[in-house]
This record gives sequence, structure tokens and C-alpha cells, in this order.
Amino acid sequence: MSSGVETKEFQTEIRQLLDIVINSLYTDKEIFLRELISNAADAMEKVRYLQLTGADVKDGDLPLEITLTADEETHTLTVADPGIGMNREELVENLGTIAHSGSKEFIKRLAEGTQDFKLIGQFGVGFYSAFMVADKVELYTRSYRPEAEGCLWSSDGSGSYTVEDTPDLVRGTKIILHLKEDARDFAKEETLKRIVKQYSGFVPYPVLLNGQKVNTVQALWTKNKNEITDEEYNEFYKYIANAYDEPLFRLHFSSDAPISLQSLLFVPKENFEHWGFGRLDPGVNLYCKKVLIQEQSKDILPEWMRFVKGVIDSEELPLNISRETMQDSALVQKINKAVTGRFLKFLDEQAKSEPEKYKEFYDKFGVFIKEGAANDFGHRNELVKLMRFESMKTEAGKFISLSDYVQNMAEEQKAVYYVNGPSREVIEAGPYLEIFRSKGLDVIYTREAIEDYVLSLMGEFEGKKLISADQAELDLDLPGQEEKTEGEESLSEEALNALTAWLKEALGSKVTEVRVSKRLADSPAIVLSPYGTYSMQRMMQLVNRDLNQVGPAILEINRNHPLIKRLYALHEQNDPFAQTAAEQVFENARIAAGLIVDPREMVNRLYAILERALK
Ligand SMILES: Nc1ncnc2c1ncn2[C@@H]1O[C@H](COP(=O)(O)OP(=O)(O)OP(=O)(O)O)[C@@H](O)[C@H]1O
Repeated sequence: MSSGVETKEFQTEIRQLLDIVINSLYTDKEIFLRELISNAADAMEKVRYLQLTGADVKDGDLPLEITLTADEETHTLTVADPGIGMNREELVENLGTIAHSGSKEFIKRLAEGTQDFKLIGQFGVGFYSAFMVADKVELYTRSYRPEAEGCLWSSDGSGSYTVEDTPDLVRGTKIILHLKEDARDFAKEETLKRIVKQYSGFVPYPVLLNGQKVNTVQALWTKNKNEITDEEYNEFYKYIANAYDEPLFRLHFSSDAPISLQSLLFVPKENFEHWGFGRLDPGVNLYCKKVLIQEQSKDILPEWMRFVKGVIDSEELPLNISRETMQDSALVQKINKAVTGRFLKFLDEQAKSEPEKYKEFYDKFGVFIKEGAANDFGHRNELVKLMRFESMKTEAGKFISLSDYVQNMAEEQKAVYYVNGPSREVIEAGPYLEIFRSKGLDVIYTREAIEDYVLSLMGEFEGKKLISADQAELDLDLPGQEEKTEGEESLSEEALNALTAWLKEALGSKVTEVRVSKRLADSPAIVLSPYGTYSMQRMMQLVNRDLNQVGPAILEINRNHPLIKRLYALHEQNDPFAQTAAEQVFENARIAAGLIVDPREMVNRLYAILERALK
């Protein structure tokens, strides 16, 4: 390990970020203070925890407070905290590289101008906002570990920084900002006071500005609901979620049994995972009597709830609970169950009381509900109730729940039907709805394979079977459901036998069976999967871009359709064109099923068909 002055290059992404930061607009600049204060508070939170769990912490008596020192003469602002500090390796790791892919994506979009700078705090790169106001940043830091050496990190925000060992520092971090000419206001007390109040009102430690305390420390979640204003809630949300906007939903509750806890949860306005920023980290912090036990706890809530931000505080938790014991602690399970259950109930209530807002929620966060319904067995029933779908009978863009569907069912209808397709238009243009339309039965539209997966896992809902409309063996089980038999000019049984036998031969290994359909009204033919339904195969095709993933099909033909009758006539005349026509009927049915077919074969066949038609 080197101990002298070392000059190091910033990682490419950080250089890009600094470029943007340095040229940021004045109106954006003040958020730098929030970022530095929030880092300081995090570092002290860690010290508090280490001390409570009996770790050996250097300079154990330092009061846990953040000090801001503003000097209008030297145009400097110093932000200091007695937090855990960093040793040399940590310093280089934390303030020279970016590990999280989401942060890299964020920087890329910032550079393209398609992302708002204010979100910087949510992407783990908040420290660099210091360069919005400073043309030189010096950071002195000493780790809490008794054996560690102090260090000075320094940079002017261009391509590189220096690190050097520095003796005689006390524990924690001190950041000296040499303010740029256009940012000298940030050495003025009144400016700083205003910014602390605006952005950092909920820091759980005293913030001292030139020796004077400028914030009130409070754990909002422990207060009584009716003593808290909306503004306070929103400010608190902004603080804990590093957000600049207001939350979409808020849930504040306490419970005594089966476990004593207080919780304040928020659903943000936006889903960053949705925007392609990579997987979200959990957003709920675990406290015991206002002491942070675990930040962004992975164990306290199910994985699908990672979009929720907030706090859970339970006095029953032992302070020294470790990561390992967390996972299998019965207490943690109890908290998990209580909070998840309450949150699910809350969403259900919101869906009823504020359907429009719930729709906004579902549009953005529905992916998590579906993920939970697929993976979280314990809460599947509640989660499925929160899922929303369009259906044949809803207007485009309007949603219903499975419960709505069941309520609207005719008495004699025994099952809930659903069909999968990439869009409403594609589903409605396809042949799968024909029989349902003719019988006046509603069909739920699923868009994603995960929805089909969940419905097939469920098997039934409120005592009704869940049945996919493209299921090969479809028994609508309605009184008076007669077989669709021959109209006047329909093909005879004999002709149908001959035609299906020939089609089976003509299509070879592409089909397992060719039969007469009971479900078609307008389309000449339909394909069904011998393995159940097609939604999984469609997804596999899309993911693997492999046309052969689908396997053979069951082909059903419509005995009343003119095209099928004509096909039979051609076959009877031994016209070789019958083969081409049969293949194209089959391929069309596969396209209508949303499957990807081989375009090369198709194009040649279509030319042959055109040629004949143009004769
Ligand atoms: N005052 C500090 N004391 C100790 N470590 C710090 C301090 N400030 C920053 N760090 C370390 O540097 C890392 C990077 O800080 P940065 O602000 O860029 O991102 P972050 O704190 O991880 O994310 P966010 O800004 O969203 O809180 C932190 O995770 C922390 O490990």
C-alpha cells in the first residue's frame, strides 16, 4: 500500500458526470448540500450502530452531529461529520469508481440530456454534486477502525484526484468546498439555513451552522398521525427516498399485536426499474426505537416490495441482530408478515376508494405486483386480487380485476377465461375469441407471459376455474352448448374425414393432429398447442429469437368456411396447388396465434399464390 501522494484517474463515467455537474445550472446547484448532509448522516448512523453492537470505535466520545462552517472571506464551506470515515482503499473505491449499473445508465442519460439532474441522489453518485459549487474539493477522512490512518482526497473535478496519508485526524469526514465565483452565496449563513430547512429537515442528527443548530431532529414515524402535516410527510419522504417529488401513496400505521411496530411507507411517483436503470435496491430501513438497525433491509419485506420506500421500527428487535440471524429470525418473519399484509390491504382499499390513482399506480408498479403473485406464495391470493386486466367487454385502456369479472359472470358460467396476446388489437383480430364472442362470454386479456403463468398457478379464483382461451381442450360447459355442425353448404362428415387426414399428411411433422373445430365462426383455421397454451412459447420465441421453439400444433379447421371448402375441392381434383394453400392456411393460423413464422418460406409461397391468383 502506498502512503505518499498518489494521483489517480476517475473512471470514465465519473468524468462524464463531472463534466455535467460542473456545467450545471445555478438553480440546480443547491441540492449539493442535501447530498453531503445525507452522506454525513449515513456515516453517523453506521457509527451509532457499531457502538450499540459493541464494536471498537475510534474517538468514541465525539458527539454525533453535522457541522457546517461557512466562511465568506475565504469563500469556503466545510461539511464535517464524526461518521465511520474511510480508509485509503475505501476512499479510492467509493470516490473514484461507480459499481452500480443503474448509476452508469443514469449518467448516460444525463449526458444525453434525457434525465433530470435532481435525481442524482437516487443513483449513488450524490457526492459529485459538490463540484456544482466548488472548483476544488478537499476531503479529510479517518476511519472508525482504531488501526486506520487518516487520508486526504483532493480534486478540482477535472480528470483526476489525489490521495495522501494525513496524520492526526479525528474519526469521520471533513469536506472543504472551495466555492466557485458564481457559487459564493453558499458561504452565506442565511442561504445555507434556508437550504438545510428545505432539503434536510429530517436528518436524524443535529446540523450546526457556524455553531448554531439549524434543524429539529425528529423521528416522524413515531409521532401521532394527526400531529403530522402533509408537508411534513412529503419532506420526510424526500429525505429518506432522496427524492425531489412527492410520493404517490403513503401509509403510516402502528400495530401492537402480533408484534409491536410502527411503520411509515411510501410508494414513489416513478418506477426507475421500469425506465431501464437496473434492479432497484430495497427501500425500507429497519429501526429499533429510532436506532437504525439495517439500511435498505433485504430481509424485512418480500423482494417484490423493493419499490416501497420508508421505515419500519419495532422495539422488539434486538439491537445487535446480525444479517445472518435476520434471515431466519422468527421476529423478522413476523414483522414481514404484518407489514406486507397491511400494505396489501392498503392497496386494495386504494383501488376501491381512488380507482384512477390506483390505475396510475398499477401502470407504473404493476410489474412488482405480478412478480409477487408469481413468486410470493404466501401472498399470492391477495396479489392476484390487485392485478388488473383489460377484457373483451372493457373499453380499451380500462381495467378490471378478477373479482369484477366474476361478479359480472352469468350464473351458468363456470369458469374465468383469459387469452394472451401482445395487444388488444392482435387479440381481437385473432380467432381465439370467436366462440366466446358468439356465446357472449367475456374474456380477460393478458399481455405478458407472467400473467398467464400466475393464472395457471392459481388454477382457480373465488371457486371458479381459470381457463386459457387458447387451451386445446376447451369445454365451455354451458347449458345448450351444441356442437357447431354443418350448415347447409357445410362439408359432409366423409369429406371432413378425408380433408383432415390429407392435411395431416400434407403438413407432416408440423402438426400432431388436424380436426374439425367447434370454436370457429369467422376464421378458416386455428392452431392450438398440444402442450396447453401458447403464451410461454411466444415468450420463448421472443427471448431466444428462435423460430423452432414452438413445436408442432393441433390444427383445427372451420367446416363452414368457404376457403376450407375450396381447399377440399382442390384436393379432390388432385391439384398440386392444394399443398401450397394448405401450408399457407396453417402459417396464417400460426401468425394469428402471435407466433413468429419463418419469413423466407412464407415469401416464396406467397409469390406462388399471387402468381396463380393473377393468372
Ligand atoms: N461523509 C462520508 N462518510 C463516510 N463515507 C462517505 C461519506 N460520503 C461518502 N461516503 C462514501 O462514498 C460513497 C459514495 O457516495 P455518494 O454520495 O456518491 O453515493 P451514495 O452515498 O452511495 O449514494 P447517495 O448519494 O444516493 O446516498 C458512499 O456510499 C460512502 O461509502
